[in-house]
Amino acid sequence: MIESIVAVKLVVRVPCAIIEHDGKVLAGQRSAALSFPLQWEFPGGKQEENETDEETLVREIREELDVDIEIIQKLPVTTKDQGWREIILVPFVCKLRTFEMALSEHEQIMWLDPQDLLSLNWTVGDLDIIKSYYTYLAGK
Ligand SMILES: Nc1nc2c([nH]c(=O)n2[C@@H]2O[C@H](COP(=O)(O)OP(=O)(O)OP(=O)(O)O)[C@@H](O)[C@H]2O)c(=O)[nH]1
Repeated sequence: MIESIVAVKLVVRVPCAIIEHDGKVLAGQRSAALSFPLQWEFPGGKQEENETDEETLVREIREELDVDIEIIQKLPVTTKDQGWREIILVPFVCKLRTFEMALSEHEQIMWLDPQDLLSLNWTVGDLDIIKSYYTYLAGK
């Protein structure tokens, strides 16, 4: 008899936004009530069926921050294994098209100088994103 174990893993695609404004970058602190409570992330969220990465991102940023963004540049995708699921983070450098923010999910936001980003306690996948962002800035 041939026995086999088939591991099924959920794969979640999460576009997220590195929003630049006046030389600063926006970081969002996750709510105390969510997974990875009070850790910092680039706003964004899970892709829904039939959405492009860009459509997901524009929708999520409207939902979470009530602003419109313009997407400037896609950065390299990074993958995080959370055991029972794999998170595919798809980062985009963006700028604001509207400026009045209203938070609906985050505990708080902060605008940081790019060189200060690593002072926060980021969710695990975001350190790769910050590294890619520094490479992007160095090549500008
Ligand atoms: N938006 C966003 N999510 C991130 C980042 N880094 C990272 O690991 N994630 C993970 O990707 C998932 C995005 O889910 P979400 O923002 O749509 O919703 P959620 O917290 O309710 O999800 P969850 O409860 O399933 O973890 C979360 O598990 C989050 O921890 C990031 O920079 N931005």
